Amino acid sequence: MIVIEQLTKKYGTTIAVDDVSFTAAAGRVTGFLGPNGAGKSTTMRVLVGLTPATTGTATVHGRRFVDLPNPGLEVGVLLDASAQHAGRTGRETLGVAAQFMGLHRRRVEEMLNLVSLTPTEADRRVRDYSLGMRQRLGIAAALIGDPQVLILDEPANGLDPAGIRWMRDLLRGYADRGGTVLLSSHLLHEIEVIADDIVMIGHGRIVSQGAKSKLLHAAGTLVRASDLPALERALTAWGLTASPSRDGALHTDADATLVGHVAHQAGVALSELRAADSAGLEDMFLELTSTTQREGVLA
Ligand SMILES: Nc1ncnc2c1ncn2[C@@H]1O[C@H](COP(=O)(O)OP(=O)(O)OP(=O)(O)O)[C@@H](O)[C@H]1O
Repeated sequence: MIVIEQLTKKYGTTIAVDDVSFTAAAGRVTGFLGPNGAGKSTTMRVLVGLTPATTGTATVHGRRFVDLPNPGLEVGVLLDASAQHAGRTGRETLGVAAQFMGLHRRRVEEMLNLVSLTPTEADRRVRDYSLGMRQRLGIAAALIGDPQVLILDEPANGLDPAGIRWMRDLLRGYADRGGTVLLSSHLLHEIEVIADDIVMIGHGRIVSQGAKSKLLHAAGTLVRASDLPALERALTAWGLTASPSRDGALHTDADATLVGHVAHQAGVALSELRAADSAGLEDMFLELTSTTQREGVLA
């Protein structure tokens, strides 16, 4: 389990991370979602001891990363796939990691198989790897010590659609076996398909967090009708929210049954009625993050 408590990180006058608290639980994939510059990487860097916190704490299984005697056996980390030693081959990279952690050499071959790097690719120097191959190698290095916790910063960067599907299945299986996964992304869709829990961050502050299913539920209902303005008035009169969505439908916080009832009472025929699902989550993401971004710019 990862616990971040009241974490703040300042660089001079820039507040990169502002009083952030959340947990990533065992057996679940926690998606850390936010636009560029929101503070995801900084939070992760503090978590793995690469940057000191200004205030607050970040722990893995109750301990700070720097206090773990052999961290690679407990926490797998992939922060920047391009930071690997360019002059080493993929096999050498994993060999060094295995040696460092006191692991048997066969783990190298197991990991190469796991991430589908062929023998020829494994003997190529990392400088000649594509970004996708570097991500695979980085995931192999993160997993080589068979840790119970994985921390991955934008792991899908550079992966093609098949690679993204592969990584999703890998992380799903890992969490289903009881592992803790914290992964960041600035792409909602990526997080939406893989995460059980979502932590949204904007301008260094948490703007929303919770189980994905709850956040999706909170996304409300989309409805189209013969007379949308009349339905909007009726919903508002019931004390419900109702606002035009980007694609010309009406978005409301009421559930589908209630919308049907209100429409019936108002004599409005419905032509579409469905959970707002990802579109609603996207609206929420854009709205929440743009608000905090704007506040940041004005501050
Ligand atoms: N070493 C540093 N010195 C000064 N400012 C920094 C430093 N590292 C990060 N920042 C600032 O902190 C803020 C958060 O950056 P961070 O890299 O954590 O965001 P992010 O959410 O990971 O973004 P991205 O999706 O672009 O990677 C940004 O305003 C960034 O410019």
